[in-house]
Amino acid sequence: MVHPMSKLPVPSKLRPPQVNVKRPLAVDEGKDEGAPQPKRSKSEVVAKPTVTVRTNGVKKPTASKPQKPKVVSGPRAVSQVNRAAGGSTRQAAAKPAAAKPAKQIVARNPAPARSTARPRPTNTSTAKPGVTSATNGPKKTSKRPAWDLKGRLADIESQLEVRNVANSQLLQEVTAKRGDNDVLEHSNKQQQAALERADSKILQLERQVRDAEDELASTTRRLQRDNSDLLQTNHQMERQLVDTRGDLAASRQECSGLKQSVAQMTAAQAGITAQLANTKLNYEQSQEAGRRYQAEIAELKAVIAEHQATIADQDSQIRDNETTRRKLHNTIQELKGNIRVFCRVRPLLPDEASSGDEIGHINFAGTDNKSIELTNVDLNESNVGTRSSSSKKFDFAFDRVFDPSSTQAEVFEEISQLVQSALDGYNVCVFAYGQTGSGKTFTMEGPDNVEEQTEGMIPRAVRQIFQTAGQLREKGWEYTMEASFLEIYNETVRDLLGAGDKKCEIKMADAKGTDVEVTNSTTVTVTSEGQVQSLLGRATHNRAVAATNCNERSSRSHSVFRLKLNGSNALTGESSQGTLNLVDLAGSERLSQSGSTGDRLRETKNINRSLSNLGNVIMALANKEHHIPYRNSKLTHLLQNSLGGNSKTLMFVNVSPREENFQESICSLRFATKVNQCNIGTAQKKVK
Ligand SMILES: Nc1ncnc2c1ncn2[C@@H]1O[C@H](COP(=O)(O)OP(=O)(O)OP(=O)(O)O)[C@@H](O)[C@H]1O
Repeated sequence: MVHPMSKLPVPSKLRPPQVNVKRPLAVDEGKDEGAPQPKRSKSEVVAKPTVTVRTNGVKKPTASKPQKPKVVSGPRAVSQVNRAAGGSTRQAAAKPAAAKPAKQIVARNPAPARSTARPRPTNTSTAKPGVTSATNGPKKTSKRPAWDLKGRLADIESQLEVRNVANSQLLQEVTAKRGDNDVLEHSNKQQQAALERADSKILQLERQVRDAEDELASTTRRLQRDNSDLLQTNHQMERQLVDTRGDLAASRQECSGLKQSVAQMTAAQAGITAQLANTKLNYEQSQEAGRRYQAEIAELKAVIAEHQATIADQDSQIRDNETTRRKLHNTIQELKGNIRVFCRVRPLLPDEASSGDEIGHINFAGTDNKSIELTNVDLNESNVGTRSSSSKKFDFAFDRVFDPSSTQAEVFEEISQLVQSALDGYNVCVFAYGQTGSGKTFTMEGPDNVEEQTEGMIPRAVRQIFQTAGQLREKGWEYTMEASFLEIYNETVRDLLGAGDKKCEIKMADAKGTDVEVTNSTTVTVTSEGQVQSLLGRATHNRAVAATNCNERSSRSHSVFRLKLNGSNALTGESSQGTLNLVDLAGSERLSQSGSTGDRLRETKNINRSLSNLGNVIMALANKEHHIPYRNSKLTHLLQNSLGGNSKTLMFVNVSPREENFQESICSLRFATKVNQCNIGTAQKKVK
């Protein structure tokens, strides 16, 4: 335990002139403020001060440790008494005593004085008279004998007197000490105030330390974050470095390749430079040649101009030639006759051939393709199916005979001149005449499953008309075409392009009687071959077909496809009006052979009547009779302007190859021969 007095400052009276009290914090002042310091208790802080007493410039540390009480005796005790009394001697003797004030206090303890308080001889010059004796005391003599009671009493009394004096001195000294104590308390208060200020300062410093610690922690965290960021950046940079090194390696490789390419290109450039020089040379030569060509072009232009003038003249000549051609063409047609007859024998059908039929009775005699010879079969029972010397031959001659091997194209080639005449402004009429199943529809239209090679005369004629019209456009000709398709069944006219539900009447189109028209019939302006083919399909569908026992697809009506061709030439001012009639007649059958009864018999009669009247009209025309019986049948009435007069007529007589049809074939060929022998006049072109 710290002695209370040790905390107290030394009284000013006892202190030398300079006393430095080290502040408690002075210990820490030299230390690093940043380093954490253990917090000291106030007692520790207070206990630290070291009181340094400077005496004559010598620094003597004053122990803060409590001093053990020492017994003061002898002259030192006397000097202390004197100092307490404030005598001059005290000042002189005070100096050595001032260094050890504790001894003065301890001196109050009488107990240890027993052994040490033996009076010692003192300086008599400083002792008071009364005291001197006491302090000095009786001289120590030898020990009084036990019996010397008086002497011993005197010694005791003397000692008592000394003690009393000492006690009074001590009392004075206590009084003085109390004054010192007040001073010390004042000093203590100052020290307390200083201590409080120091505490306040400590708190402030502690706050500063905490703030500094907080700032340090914040700074540390920031630095750690910065460090982390730097590490990350460093990693990125390292990766980038790796990538960059890779890129660098690739670039080096590429650079190496480029160098190689540059070397190659340099070599190539040298070649190109040489080529360029060569090209320049060529260019200069070409320029020179170009100048020559320019001159030649100028000359050629002049020649072309001359040629163009020549071509214009030639075009004019061509148009004149076209006009001449038309005249010559139609002159030839006229010379050939305005009615011509072609005979055509169809081949045996597959089922006919398989049943053993042969075409032995027909002979295509001669090499001119104009003759046909039929040999009659000997029907004597003994010679059935054989030919004998009694067999009868029938020879016929026509404008052309087509045997069974003839193709549709070969047949059309012969009639294409007539089609051209229709474009030139003539009325043309092509008939197909023959018994049922002889090949009329095949010749005019083609078979049911028609193909390009088997197309009949109607589709081929239409194609030629559009092709020729296109070619004539270059020569100034423009055509408009109107198509109609009619059927005559049981002497009734029916429109095959319409619904067919209205009654059609044949009338003269004008008072002059140059043309006929059919009421309630459909007329379609056609501009293309495909459009016409479509109309033909529609008509075929609408056409009345009735089965008879003569032919599985027997047509019991006449069909008339009519194409009106109106042409005009703006260059020559010419115009033309022609009509192409393509007629598929109903099958000619003898009533005895047809086996028809009832309605079919009536059909057959009407058919034969109209065909007979056709022959009559042709005969009347040939005989130049005044009256031509056109109106005796619908057929001749409808074809009035296409038969005779300015028209050109072609008749196909179709013949069956079957021997059993021998008689019908002979009838047909005889009818055709009559027609062929007619001269129905000179055809006239209808030109406005
Ligand atoms: N030249 C030919 N080549 C091949 N087959 C033909 C030829 N002529 C006609 N035929 C075929 O003979 C059959 C009868 O011909 P088609 O129908 O043309 O006779 P048709 O005289 O018109 O008969 P109908 O008067 O009854 O209408 C048909 O199957 C037809 O395809």
